[in-house]
Amino acid sequence: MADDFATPADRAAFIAALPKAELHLHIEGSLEPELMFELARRNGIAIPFATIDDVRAAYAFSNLQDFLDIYYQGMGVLQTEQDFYDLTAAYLARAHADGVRHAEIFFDPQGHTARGIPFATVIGGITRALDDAQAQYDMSSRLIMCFLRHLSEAEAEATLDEARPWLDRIDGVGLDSSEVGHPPAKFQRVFARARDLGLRLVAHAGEEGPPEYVHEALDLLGVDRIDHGNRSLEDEALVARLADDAMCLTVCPLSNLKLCVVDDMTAHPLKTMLDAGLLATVNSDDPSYFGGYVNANYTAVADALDLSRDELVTLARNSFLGAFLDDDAKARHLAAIDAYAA
Ligand SMILES: Nc1ncnc2[nH]cnc12
Ligand SMILES: [Zn+2]
Repeated sequence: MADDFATPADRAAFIAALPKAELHLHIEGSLEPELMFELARRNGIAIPFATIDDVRAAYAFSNLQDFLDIYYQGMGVLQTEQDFYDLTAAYLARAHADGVRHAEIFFDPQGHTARGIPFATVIGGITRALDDAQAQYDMSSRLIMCFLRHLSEAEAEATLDEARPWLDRIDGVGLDSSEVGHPPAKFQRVFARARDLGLRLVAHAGEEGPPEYVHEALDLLGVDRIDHGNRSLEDEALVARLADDAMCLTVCPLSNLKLCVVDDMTAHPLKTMLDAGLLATVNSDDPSYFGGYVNANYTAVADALDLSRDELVTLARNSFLGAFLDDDAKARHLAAIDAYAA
């Protein structure tokens, strides 16, 4: 046990009240089984589970695709603007309780428009909840629209067209879903268009895919952040580049464990990333499916790797340094962390 904490409970308490930002959260991945049942009932939709325990028992994954199959099925209960509001409000309440002061949230519009749900229904419910969290909790947020990489670039282009009336509420675009076989290069043109529209750019890379996909995300898409990025560590020159550029990695420890990206939390690369000078952050990815919100992610990885107080403070500071916030807002949040840690 690091000298800074007498017990794991002391470390968990320090984490709990540490001001932090969450930068990698799929809102559809925060759909708790209880809300899934409630929405299925409300909308008259059949789901292939009899009980909440059945749902949780189904959340045993061998890889990313295992998870994605059940994730796309789960989001089928989301039908109305109120459903998207309730989903987002529930996440924001949990995040607020975890000391999250700023949240950058992914959504997957193609997972909904393909089912006949209008884009306006999806974004209307999400943004209404974001506005309420700003008013109720003083929690700021950014919204990042992801393209599903197993679909074509033409479909991503059509989604960007559909988003045009909402660009005042969308801060960036991302790239998610099945990574291997769908390299960043496939989306070069649509990312260039998004950049021309003034959007920030992120992409999942190096979760299951090779370091070359991280290179492509940087060189061909020009991303501002890398989501996951674990496999960057296989490429020494890439690590040096990411460190030199202070490129933020949005790392998701419980996700990595549940999707078998790591065999055991004690083998998680987060400490190696910090030791290499990388701007690594801790995030929950799909908390309902992976067993915990952001504080559970900090606690699990901190216990497994015996992270010190300074390392935890660095992770929280990195979350604001990597956020799409202006310099004044970053400075205010960093000062709050320093005051807490003093
Ligand atoms: N961890 C993840 N990787 C890729 N796509 C996702 N969509 C939701 N969660 C994801
Ligand atoms: Zn993700």
